[in-house]
Amino acid sequence: MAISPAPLPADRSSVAPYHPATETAVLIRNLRFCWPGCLVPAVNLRSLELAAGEHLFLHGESGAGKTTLLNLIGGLLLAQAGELQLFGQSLTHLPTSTRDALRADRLGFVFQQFNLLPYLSVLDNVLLASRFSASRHARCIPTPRSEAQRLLDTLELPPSLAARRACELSVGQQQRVAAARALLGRPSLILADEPTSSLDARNAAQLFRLLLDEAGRCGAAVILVSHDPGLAAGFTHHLKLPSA
Ligand SMILES: Nc1ncnc2c1ncn2[C@@H]1O[C@H](COP(=O)(O)OP(=O)(O)OP(=O)(O)O)[C@@H](O)[C@H]1O
Repeated sequence: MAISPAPLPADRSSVAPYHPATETAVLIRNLRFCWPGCLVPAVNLRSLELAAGEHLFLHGESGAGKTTLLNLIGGLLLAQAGELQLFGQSLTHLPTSTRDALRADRLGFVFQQFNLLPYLSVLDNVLLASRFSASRHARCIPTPRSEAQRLLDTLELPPSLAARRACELSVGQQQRVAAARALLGRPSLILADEPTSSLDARNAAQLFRLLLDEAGRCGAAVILVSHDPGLAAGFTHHLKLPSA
């Protein structure tokens, strides 16, 4: 991670090839986002640079803009000013369809509210990540189903739960399913918004370790939001957003 200015590559209009060892995963310059009707920006970030495979702990008080920043980085929101690049591509200038394709191919999200489809099975929820992206599907070796099962196993979800509907799981179990879905198909960037908030300290530390181990295994960069200072020690990079 660096905060020194760097020259910006030219915009491209399609998803670029994947060069995991050399890429800058996230590059931000003077990013500013205001919610409609608000005069005070929810995000006002001068500079951030995260290289491929680096892990960033993002913290700050409630309302500091952590979730908003993750949604900007994930291309779910667009900033009014500044530059935000993912893997050398300027999100601001990409057509919506290309932005959506980039997100499906290369990003794994663990949302604060999990965003599981309640009436789909656990396994089908995890497989969703491979259904919207051919390259993500192809990176599941040998098959998406076996890879989904491996991830659920790694995240210590009992195999007997794979066929259950997501809405029949405990909140902590749903959190593990959301993590497995984010990791399926070797994403190059994982955005995790308080992924362990519903767990007790022991289970939080365990899920957190498994998530980072697995991200390391596929070389993914990680940005994790948490209020838990005990988790920060596992990260080499830290960013505290100031209160608005
Ligand atoms: N959908 C929205 N519409 C308008 N304002 C919003 C919306 N979502 C968030 N905000 C505002 O943006 C600011 C930042 O919110 P955000 O959720 O990003 O903070 P946070 O740091 O993630 O907080 P927390 O730690 O409580 O989850 C807050 O002032 C919040 O009220």
